[in-house]
Amino acid sequence: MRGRGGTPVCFPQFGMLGPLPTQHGFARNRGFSLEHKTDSSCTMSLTYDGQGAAGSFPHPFTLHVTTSVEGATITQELKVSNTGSNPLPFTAALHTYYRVADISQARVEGLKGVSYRDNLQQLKEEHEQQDTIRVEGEVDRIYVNAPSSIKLVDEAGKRQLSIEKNGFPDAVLWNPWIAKAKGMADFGDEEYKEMVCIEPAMAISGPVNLDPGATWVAKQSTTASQL
Ligand SMILES: O=P(O)(O)OC[C@H]1O[C@@H](O)[C@H](O)[C@@H](O)[C@@H]1O
Repeated sequence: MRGRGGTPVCFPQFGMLGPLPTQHGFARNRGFSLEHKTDSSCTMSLTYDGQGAAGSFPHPFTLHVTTSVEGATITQELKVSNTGSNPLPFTAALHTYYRVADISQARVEGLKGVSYRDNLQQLKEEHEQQDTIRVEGEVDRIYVNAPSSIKLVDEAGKRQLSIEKNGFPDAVLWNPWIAKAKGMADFGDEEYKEMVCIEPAMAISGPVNLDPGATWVAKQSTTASQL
């Protein structure tokens, strides 16, 4: 990916689900500070004072994002602290990009029977009918109250990723496909063939209204195995 990849943190807003005019909030465009690191983990933090360029969001907070690796499992935890004196309203996501060898030979499993909001149809409610989801065109869905386990099988890459989410009720499935890929300056025209985003989220199920002084924690663990 030219400029996309990894796990941008969508906060204090997922998509346009909140008061901000900016898609996915502003945390992903800010510099985080290194708080702590070990050989297998690191914690980055972002402190927002409720003012500045994002002054339309007058709610101070601190985020801690901890990433740790153990064997074939990577765990990413988002901790939100309300450092202000009023409730902190937010939606959020870990906007995780997964590389696959060939999207036409990849499948997503674990979402059958789950309701989703289709972002390509003004958030219309649909129900997932498929055991196995193949990405064969643009897809932009928010699965509401999705199960904690989702699987991404990369047949051509001969590997499988087992995603376990905890504390994030929703899960987003996104691939921009041909036209949107061409329209994104930081994404190669052909790169849609080699990626999919599966994003644990507090989206439709939100917002959270976090009490002053309180913290909220959610995480995902992704384990890779060979097929
Ligand atoms: O281009 P952005 O702001 O990084 O967003 C990418 C995509 O992110 C997904 O989470 C959204 O559901 C999509 O609607 C959006 O297009």
